[in-house]
Amino acid sequence: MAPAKSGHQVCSCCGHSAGDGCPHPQPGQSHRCFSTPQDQGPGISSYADDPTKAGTSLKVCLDKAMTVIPAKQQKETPTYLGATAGMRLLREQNSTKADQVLAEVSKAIQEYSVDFRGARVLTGNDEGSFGWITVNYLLQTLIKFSFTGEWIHLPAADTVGALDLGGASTQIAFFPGRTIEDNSTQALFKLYGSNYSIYTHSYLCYGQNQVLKKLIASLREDNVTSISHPCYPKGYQMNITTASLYDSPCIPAPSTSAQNKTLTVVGMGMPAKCRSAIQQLFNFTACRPNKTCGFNGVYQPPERGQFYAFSGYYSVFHFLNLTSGQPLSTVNTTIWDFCYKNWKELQEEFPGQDRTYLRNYCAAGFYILTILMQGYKFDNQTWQNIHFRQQVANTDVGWSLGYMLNLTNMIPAEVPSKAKGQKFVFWIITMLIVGLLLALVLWSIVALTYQRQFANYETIL
Ligand SMILES: Nc1ncnc2c1ncn2[C@@H]1O[C@H](COP(=O)(O)OP(=O)(O)OP(=O)(O)O)[C@@H](O)[C@H]1O
Repeated sequence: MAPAKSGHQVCSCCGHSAGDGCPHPQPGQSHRCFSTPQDQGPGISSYADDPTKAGTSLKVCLDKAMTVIPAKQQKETPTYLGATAGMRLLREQNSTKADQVLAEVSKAIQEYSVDFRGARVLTGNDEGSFGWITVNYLLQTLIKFSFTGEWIHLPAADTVGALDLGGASTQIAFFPGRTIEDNSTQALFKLYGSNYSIYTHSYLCYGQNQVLKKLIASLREDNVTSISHPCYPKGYQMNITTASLYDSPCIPAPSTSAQNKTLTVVGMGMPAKCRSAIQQLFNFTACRPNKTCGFNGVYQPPERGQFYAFSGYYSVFHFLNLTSGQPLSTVNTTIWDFCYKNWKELQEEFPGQDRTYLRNYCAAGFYILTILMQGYKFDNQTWQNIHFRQQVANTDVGWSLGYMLNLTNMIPAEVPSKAKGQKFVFWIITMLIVGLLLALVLWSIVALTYQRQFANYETIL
């Protein structure tokens, strides 16, 4: 990712210059507008069929965003559009279509009275790095304001790692505290005067939606139109066309499936089989000699420190009531028990729940366990270092806030030497306290002297 630029930029939170005491713009100033199709089925490919749809659905969320921004500030509100893995996949598949989608959304934004500063597709490493910046910015683990009115740096080792599970890709980013042996997984940036060397990797096609499709494709047997799905609940059945199953570069179509067919997927509710089918989607053994790896042969230094897991990680674990630091054994049994429930039971127990999510939670739960434990190599002990969160400091965690902070230079590259305003307040308060103490001492002396004189006068009388 591009390093934060140094210099003297205006910091929009308070009107001070960024190098001079405005290092923490108010969190919550970024508004993330989702424009991914929510049906989890065709995903971004439905925009590829008709790019104008992207503009239309963006307008729905922009309308919402405009209700949050005060009318007076709309014109000067910096507005960026960042696209992630869904668009990376579409670009891989058809770059012209991807450009058309970007053009449509840019056109849609320009109809609004905001300061639109461009649309772009983020790289996987950008997505991971911006998530890391967001979470550490919100937790204030980069610098803190000391009692004496100075901004002090916190050790990079105090920063937390970021785990983001999207629909099409998933990211890991953390400060490894050692040399990063593969440059393609390193993000270097300068924040508040400190240099950070962060490990980050984005696994394309390992986002929740793509993995769950990959799972269905892996369960399909040649020339059979029925698929037994061990992760779907017993009693659940659905039809899916081969065209929609193989609509992304993540799931290559077998050479035999030339024409579009309808497949019937039948739920089995078999947790042991489900877990093992999910494990088959990874390669845990490929790794270069003398290197440590995540999965699929991707270099990864050993994970270190605390981690915040958000987006899909949080959504799934929140539904399963597993976001309160439950031990690994509880997590395992909860997912296992959930997978045994049949479709009728599930619908009765969770009547208002979206049916697609409900059907997926068993597979998603095992997927999360597999990627964290066998993929990223967390173990029984380090499991406790993972915090499943949607928000920090009342603000949603994700790449978008970090992206906005970076593009608007709201995190200065140089540390604010002195927070003049705050330091002035600190000295005023100190002087007031000293003054009050002096007054108290003086008053005590005067009172004592008078008391003695009065006592002497009484004795003489
Ligand atoms: N209530 C929920 N229950 C379960 N899963 C959910 C819920 N809400 C969202 N998700 C899933 O969480 C995942 C993350 O969604 P998000 O919008 O962050 O991803 P994205 O922007 O599509 O990611 P990518 O970077 O892969 O493009 C998606 O797979 C989405 O379907």
